[in-house]
Amino acid sequence: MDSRRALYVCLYRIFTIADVAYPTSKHFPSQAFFLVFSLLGSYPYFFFLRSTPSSSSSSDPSRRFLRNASWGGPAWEKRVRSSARVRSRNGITVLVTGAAGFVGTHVSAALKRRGDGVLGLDNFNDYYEPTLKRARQALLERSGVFVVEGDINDGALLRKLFDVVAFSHVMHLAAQAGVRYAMQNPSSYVHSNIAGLVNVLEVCKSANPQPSVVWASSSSVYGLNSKVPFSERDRTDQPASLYAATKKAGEEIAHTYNHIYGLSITGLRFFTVYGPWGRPDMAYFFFTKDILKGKSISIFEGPNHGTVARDFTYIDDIVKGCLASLDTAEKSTGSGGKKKGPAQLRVFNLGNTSPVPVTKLVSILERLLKVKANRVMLKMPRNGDVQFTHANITLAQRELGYKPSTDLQTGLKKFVRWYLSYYSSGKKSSG
Ligand SMILES: O=C(O)[C@H]1O[C@H](OP(=O)(O)OP(=O)(O)OC[C@H]2O[C@@H](n3ccc(=O)[nH]c3=O)[C@H](O)[C@@H]2O)[C@H](O)[C@@H](O)[C@H]1O
Repeated sequence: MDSRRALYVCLYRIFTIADVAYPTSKHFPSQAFFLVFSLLGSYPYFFFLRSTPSSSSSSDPSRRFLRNASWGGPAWEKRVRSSARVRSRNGITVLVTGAAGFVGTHVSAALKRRGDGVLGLDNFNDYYEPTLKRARQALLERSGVFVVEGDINDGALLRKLFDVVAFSHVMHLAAQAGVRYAMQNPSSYVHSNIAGLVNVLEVCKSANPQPSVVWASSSSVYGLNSKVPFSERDRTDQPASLYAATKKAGEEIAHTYNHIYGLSITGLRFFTVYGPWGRPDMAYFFFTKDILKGKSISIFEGPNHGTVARDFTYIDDIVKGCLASLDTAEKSTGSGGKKKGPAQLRVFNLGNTSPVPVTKLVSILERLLKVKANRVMLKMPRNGDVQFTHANITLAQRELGYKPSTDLQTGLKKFVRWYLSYYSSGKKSSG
């Protein structure tokens, strides 16, 4: 919103407030004008606050954005409406946050393909190469998904989106990801995974009708839990990283909004998701880049050369789990910001149930790339990593019909094919 529009909106609000505060008062005009002139007196401050673009005014100061986003206006609203229009019988209308992210792009495209209404939201921050996010955005645009540029902390923007479209569902995937980066930039995790989540839930709880919410938690909430495979009933009170702690906090925050406001909420604990259009900060991605460049890669090992392994899960399986979660989500029960009855609250593991050592991941990449890796074995640094993850998916299988079907070899083959074609176009750099 530009500053002039913000001023008009504020003036309108002041008059509305004055109208409510002094509905029958004969002093109303003078009191209202007093309020207006007080406001004008503070205009320089107000201007400073509002003249920053919507995406960065509420953004994390430690994060850079590529360009200043603006939103609003009839043409913008038309694009929003058109993107969110349902094109199939019984289709749903979904706001996907983090739509230019890895999982967000795949989920948005899959929803659009089956005729659901989809609107994306993303702040295009520079945690990893923004050109990749722009390329994903272009992909979505071609399939009819508009990705609004803005931050989940921008309450005015979120409310505006709900004014324009009555979303039946919110797929909340915007987050600060990455386990190890939390030691470098802790505030970005608080900003996105806690403040951002609360903002999204605040807007959802006030919306009429309230949407059902599905959001991305993480396998990292199991932290130091050593009972395998990890079941949703296992303890999650020993996070090993700040990232994990913010995701765990998110699960508790979800409980609160479900309890007080009747929001239907489903949290998905993703297990190391990989695949085409993936995240360059993840090991399988930067190992590929470094192996091709002939650079050495560090492979972590546990105490006494113990194996480090992950339950790597292919993106298409995760997308199926996300769509099944949306389809089985019950309606929220609140209205007017008030709970009317108990609402659904769920948490599911979405993993592959087949942990693979990181050394094996590297061997598969070597075969697919036809290049020998320059391996450096390193004792796992104390950086938030855990040694082992393994999902028990019985619950997701029963409730969502979730059945992962892609093994690591098959999934990495698809990733490598995409990687080589994406970065061989000459225009993109893998950094
Ligand atoms: O399931 C999750 O909830 C999380 O999954 C992902 O975290 P991780 O499982 O840690 O994935 P990733 O970083 O690819 O490391 C993979 C393996 O390589 C090892 N690893 C890593 C770096 C390195 O230099 N060497 C190395 O051996 C490392 O020790 C590990 O064993 C997401 O990033 C995170 O956002 C979250 O969604």
